[in-house]
Order: sequence, then structure tokens, then C-alpha cells
Amino acid sequence: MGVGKTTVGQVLAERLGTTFRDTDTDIVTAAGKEISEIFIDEGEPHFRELERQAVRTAVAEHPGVLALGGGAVLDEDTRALLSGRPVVFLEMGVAAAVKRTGLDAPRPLLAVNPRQRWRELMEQRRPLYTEVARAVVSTEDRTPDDVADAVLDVLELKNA
Ligand SMILES: Nc1ncnc2c1ncn2[C@@H]1O[C@H](COP(=O)(O)OP(=O)(O)OP(=O)(O)O)[C@@H](O)[C@H]1O
Ligand SMILES: O=C(O)C1=C[C@@H](O)[C@@H](O)[C@H](O)C1
Ligand SMILES: [Mg+2]
Repeated sequence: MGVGKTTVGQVLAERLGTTFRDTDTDIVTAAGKEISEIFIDEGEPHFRELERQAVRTAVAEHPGVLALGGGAVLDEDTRALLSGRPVVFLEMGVAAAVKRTGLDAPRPLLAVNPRQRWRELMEQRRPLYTEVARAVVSTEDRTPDDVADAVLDVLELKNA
């Protein structure tokens, strides 16, 4: 959460001359409310089902750069769907995570005790991110432009 999927994804799409899509945005548009509101009104399991569908639709429809929600990899079928695709795991440490996300309501999973929650979530998810990722790119001490550059480099898309 807050690692720069949306920011870097937009830069990448521009650099590749393609379009950008974000499943979090797709879910908000379809539901007509923010993710934090979906969590409050319908709960996380319902959000995960919306996410599962949104990822399927976006992967099927969208040929460009796609940002997934940070928890999309929790779903086993989603991980299988991502297998063989050029997935990049953008990484950062807890200090950068807190700096970038703060305590704000739009990220409901980090609303209480963010440092501890972040560590717990990463402990649970790191193996899943690593499983689906073709490459891991650090976002520490790099601008979004530099991160996009590193992604293009590691995916060997520099001259694409
Ligand atoms: N490489 C970077 N260095 C410093 N700040 C960054 C970097 N990338 C993104 N940010 C900042 O961090 C914040 C979160 O970025 P962004 O919304 O792109 O993350 P995200 O991964 O899409 O988050 P979410 O999980 O909420 O979808 C924004 O304020 C953005 O400007
Ligand atoms: O990591 C997560 O579980 C989340 C990340 C965001 O992209 C949103 O999908 C939502 O806030 C949950
Ligand atoms: Mg985002």
C-alpha cells in the first residue's frame, strides 16, 4: 500500500506509449464509493470478491499497464492468472511506507497501528508477491521516474 503502483504505473504507461488501468479505480467506479466505504458498509470479504472480479475483467480487457490492489495476490486463482505475465513487485521498507501512507482513512487496513499492521501484512504477503513477480524493484530513494526506469530495465523493455 502506497508503494507507488498508481504513480509509477502511469509513468510506465506513458513511457511505453500505452494506457494505464488500476483495479482499485475500477472497483470505486463500479461501486460508486471509496474503498474505505466498501470496507465499512460491506466488509473486507465483499471487497475481495469485487477485487477478484475486477482483476479478471481488467486482465482480459486491458492490453497496457495494470496496477492491482495490494491484496489482490491473496486470492489463489488470481495468482494463477498472473503466472507467466510480466508482474513487478514494487518494494519499500516500513519507514517509507508510513511516510507515503500516513494514517489516512483511504487505506482502511492501515488505519490502526500502521507500522505493526504493515509489518504483519508484509510478512503474510511477501511470499505471495515474490511468487507472482517476474521481478522485484525497490522504490526506496528513487523518484517515480527512476522506479519506472528500473522496471523497464528489469523487464528488458527499455527499447520497446
Ligand atoms: N518513488 C517514490 N518516492 C516517493 N514518494 C512516492 C514514490 N512513489 C509514490 N510516491 C508517493 O507515495 C504516495 C502513494 O503513491 P501511490 O498512490 O502511487 O501508491 P499506490 O501503491 O498506488 O497506493 P495504494 O495501495 O493506495 O493504491 C503518493 O503520495 C505518491 O506521490
Ligand atoms: O493491500 C491491500 O489490501 C489494499 C491495497 C489497496 O490498493 C486497496 O486495494 C485496499 O485499500 C486494500
Ligand atoms: Mg493505487
